[in-house]
Amino acid sequence: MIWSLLGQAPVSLAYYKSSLSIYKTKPSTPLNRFSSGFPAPISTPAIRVFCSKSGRVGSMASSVQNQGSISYLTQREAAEVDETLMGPLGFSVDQLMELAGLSVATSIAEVYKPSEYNRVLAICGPGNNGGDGLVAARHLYHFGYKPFVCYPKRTQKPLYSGLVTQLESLSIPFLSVNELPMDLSKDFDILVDAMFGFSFHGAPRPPFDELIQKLVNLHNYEQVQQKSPVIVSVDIPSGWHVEEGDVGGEGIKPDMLVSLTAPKLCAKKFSGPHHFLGGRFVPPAIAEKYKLCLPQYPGTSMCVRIGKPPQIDISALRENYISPEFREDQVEADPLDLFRKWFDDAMTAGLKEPNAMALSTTGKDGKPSSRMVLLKGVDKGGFVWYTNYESQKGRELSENPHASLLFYWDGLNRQVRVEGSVQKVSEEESEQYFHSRPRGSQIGAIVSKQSTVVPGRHVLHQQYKELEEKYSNEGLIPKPKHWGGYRLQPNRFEFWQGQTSRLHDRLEYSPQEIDGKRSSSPPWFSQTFQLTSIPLPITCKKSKQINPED
Ligand SMILES: NC(=O)C1=CN([C@@H]2O[C@H](COP(=O)(O)OP(=O)(O)OC[C@H]3O[C@@H](n4cnc5c(N)ncnc54)[C@H](OP(=O)(O)O)[C@@H]3O)[C@@H](O)[C@H]2O)[C@@H](O)CC1
Ligand SMILES: Cc1cc2nc3c(=O)[nH]c(=O)nc-3n(C[C@H](O)[C@H](O)[C@H](O)COP(=O)(O)O)c2cc1C
Ligand SMILES: Cc1ncc(COP(=O)(O)O)c(C=O)c1O
Ligand SMILES: [K+]
Repeated sequence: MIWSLLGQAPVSLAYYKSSLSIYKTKPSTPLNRFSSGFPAPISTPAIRVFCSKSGRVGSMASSVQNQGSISYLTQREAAEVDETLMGPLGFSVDQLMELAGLSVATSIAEVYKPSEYNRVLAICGPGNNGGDGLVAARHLYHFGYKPFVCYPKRTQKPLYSGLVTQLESLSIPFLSVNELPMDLSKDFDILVDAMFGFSFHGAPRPPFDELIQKLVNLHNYEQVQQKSPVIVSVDIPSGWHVEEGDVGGEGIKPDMLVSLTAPKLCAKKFSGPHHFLGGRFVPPAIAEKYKLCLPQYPGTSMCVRIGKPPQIDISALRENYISPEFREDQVEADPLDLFRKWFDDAMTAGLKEPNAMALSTTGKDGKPSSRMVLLKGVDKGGFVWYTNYESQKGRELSENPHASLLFYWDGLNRQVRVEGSVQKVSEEESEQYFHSRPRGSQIGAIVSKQSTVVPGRHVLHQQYKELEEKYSNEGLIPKPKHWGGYRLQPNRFEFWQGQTSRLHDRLEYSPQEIDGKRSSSPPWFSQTFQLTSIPLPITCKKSKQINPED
């Protein structure tokens, strides 16, 4: 199929026409554009790199290496950055280690879910790299993993004995080298290599030589091995030369490397699938001084993926949902109460925009279309959202006033479907809501001829600017006639709670039939909804619950 391309402008929902040359120079279908443009998993944001303003010229310029705009440090530079952080910049080693260990744990959690990779062995060395491993083990415990620790050369400093006490208080087992099984593959899902960091030199001495060999023997990610645990190296794959990498080619081949502060030169030789950066504490002064180019961390995350994105086998992407059972006898009589309860759960879980819902409509041609909108109110009258009445959805709703809403609350493994008939809300209600919005959004609603093609972004920006000036005096911005709300009055609900092996819980509410007639008098919510087929007072059915592919 040949596709023509319409770009979507950022400020409003109008479109702009892109030039045909863009299309010609990138002869791709939307599908392969998607897969080449967004190759990383959903949790992985695009990498944005920030650099010190002055570029890479300076005292360290000769040795700070750059690959794909990211700086790599030599061993000496790594130690110097460490000293600067803990000297003039006022950090304590405890602080940095805590943040480093947390970064390691969050990186692991991004890739290896505790439901599949639960048993973690942290092998900790005598220095700060080992300390990072101890901290990571504690955080992993709190994230739902089952950690074990092998810490054969303990350091007697209070920081380390404190970390050990903290782990012991969580009943995390400490295993001596002798207690480790010959074959680590049967007992662990993740092996955290926290033996040596950037101060490693020479050849590994006992007992670490033996421990490193255990990891080498066990695992080679290039060989497809069933049931082999993954190796996560902290900062440096232990045994590798800090700058040259795995010189003899016989060292550890980690699946994941979590570089700390900035990757060291050896990280260039890392060819495993997951390279992360942690240590979100580098102040601009350090970045400037050492001419560091580092990626930005997304949102509030303690880690960011760097390096080449992993090759994804889309067909292998799946989650096994593990949730509390959702039973007929636990539900509310009124589906609206259950919706509110689940909505509160989504809020409490800190999910982003739990009010985002997919709205599906069909016009008279019967062809469905879906898009996200924001729920702006829910009560006995129904579910309310606001939009442009002249948009595609507006046109379709005028032709066919029935729609479906879909909420998906990732993290809670929950989905809610709501179907019903749709009406515009009153002008007064729309007015009231319109004026509660930020002024920028009010102007945006005037500017945006939603779902129409516009000549370019500049047109929208120009109109926006003009209106911004026009309404700069804080006066009322008039609501355009074509903008307002819709209310969907439900006639069907389905609450879905994901469960293991695809045997999900699905409960459906539909209006009760009274004397063989479906009650249709609004408001629906004064009626008893029935969960089809189980007797009074509420009747329930788990629809299609046991179809494994639902
Ligand atoms: N800002 C930062 O940069 C931050 C850094 N952080 C972390 O600190 C790490 C660097 O820590 P570090 O300096 O303590 O060094 P590290 O490599 O853990 O161990 C040194 C120990 O290993 C020993 N040892 C050395 N070679 C050996 C051999 N061949 N065989 C056997 N033993 C050997 C050496 O003994 P020695 O040879 O000196 O007698 C010493 O006891 C860094 O990579 C990162 O993980 C974060 O926590 C916070 C932010
Ligand atoms: C999370 C999210 C929330 C959105 N909320 C709204 C909204 O409340 N109202 C709206 O008109 N468009 C909203 N949009 C934009 C719509 O998805 C859509 O692009 C736009 O309304 C045009 O749709 P149409 O051409 O199918 O009518 C939202 C988009 C996203 C991703
Ligand atoms: C075009 C459009 N209209 C309306 C909304 C809802 O915005 P608000 O929360 O300001 O009403 C959104 C939200 O993304 C939107 O993109
Ligand atoms: K390491």
